[in-house]
Amino acid sequence: MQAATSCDLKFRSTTPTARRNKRFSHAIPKRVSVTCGYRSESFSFPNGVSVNRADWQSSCAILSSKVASVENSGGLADKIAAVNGHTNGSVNLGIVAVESTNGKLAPVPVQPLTITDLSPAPLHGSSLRVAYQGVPGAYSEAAAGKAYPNCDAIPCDQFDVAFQAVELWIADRAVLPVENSLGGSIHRNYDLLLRHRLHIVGEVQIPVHHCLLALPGVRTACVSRVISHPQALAQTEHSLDVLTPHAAREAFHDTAAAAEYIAANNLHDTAAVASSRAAELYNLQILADGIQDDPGNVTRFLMLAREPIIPRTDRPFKTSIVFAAQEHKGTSVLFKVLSAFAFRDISLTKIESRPHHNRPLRVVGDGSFGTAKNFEYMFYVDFEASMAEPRAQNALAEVQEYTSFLRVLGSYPMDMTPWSMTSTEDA
Ligand SMILES: O=C(O)C(=O)C[C@]1(C(=O)O)C=C[C@@H](O)C=C1
Repeated sequence: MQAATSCDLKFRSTTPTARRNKRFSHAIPKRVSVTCGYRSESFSFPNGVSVNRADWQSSCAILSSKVASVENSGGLADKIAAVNGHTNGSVNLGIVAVESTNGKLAPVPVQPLTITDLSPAPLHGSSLRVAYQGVPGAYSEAAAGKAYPNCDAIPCDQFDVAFQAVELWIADRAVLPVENSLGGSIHRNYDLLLRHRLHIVGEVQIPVHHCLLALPGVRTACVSRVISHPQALAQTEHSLDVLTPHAAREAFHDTAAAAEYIAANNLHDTAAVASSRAAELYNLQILADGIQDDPGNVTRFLMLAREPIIPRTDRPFKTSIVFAAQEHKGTSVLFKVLSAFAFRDISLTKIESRPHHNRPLRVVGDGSFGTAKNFEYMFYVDFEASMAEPRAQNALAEVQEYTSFLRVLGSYPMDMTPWSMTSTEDA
């Protein structure tokens, strides 16, 4: 087996776009090893994933057609280049194709990646490909644009798919939400951080400015159902009590998908909580603007990559770790770990606990009163120091003494952009 850095692949033409692009030239990232001459039927990846050649080829076709529709949509992209109510020239908004119906141009949403699309694909061109969960108009797309200006934002239908897109080299980075100032932690992504091997290389915070959207002509009083991402519903709970007190609330994959669903199904009794950019993309009217319960509603996103960045000391850095206490040591370990940081004057910015999936229960007691069943946890801690600083290294050396498991998820620059409650662009 020999490592290759570039090759030409012919692939099955499954779509008109793919047929147009019959020959597909791409660079294969160095760490991917490919059997030369294409005699072998499978490809191996650093994580041990072996991929059948037919799968690779058909997935190239699927992804190529997605990318081609992205590339063809420049005109409309200019018109819709507003994120969360503000013009945003930094996101590559080539994410909505344009179809002509009766001489009129109408936006056709590009399908997000699904788990079945996940086979290795090459890097395209020079712009960074950034996976996010949701469809165009989601806040996560705005976060991807803030984190990586001029990136190609790749919509994924689930968080897990975004992780895998990076692991399989379909995307170069993922940008995923981890916490919101009103709704709290997005637990799923904490669990996925542990399950996958990606590194945190940065963070971005996005002011989230929600609108209530409906089909043109629909009045707020006629809305009997409000759909959105559970976090968005939680962030607008009190506003919705006032605006639509009798409407049922239903969870949706993401805010923009809820808006898209209303438009696609011509639902006159349903409204969505989503961004003003989603209103523009899916031709909905804004019934109410700024309906987040706190005007300073902010969501924090992590930037994830296959490789860690080198920690520095010339600007404020944050480090994220996850650990499990040594068995039978109980919660006193948490106190000891926190003191390791306190003694070194290192501030913690976040602590989160999740079930210890390998060891969820600890049975204690000598039997005289029965047995107590205590839950075991994984603790996630963010602290304000760079791993390049001796005090951080010493703190972690001490933490290691009390823990059965310790992983540094990443040491990365803090988002220090000036505070602005209303503008995604200025944030
Ligand atoms: O649904 C979206 O638009 C998302 O980007 C997801 C998400 C989240 O998961 O918290 C991101 C930001 C807002 O807090 C609401 C929803």
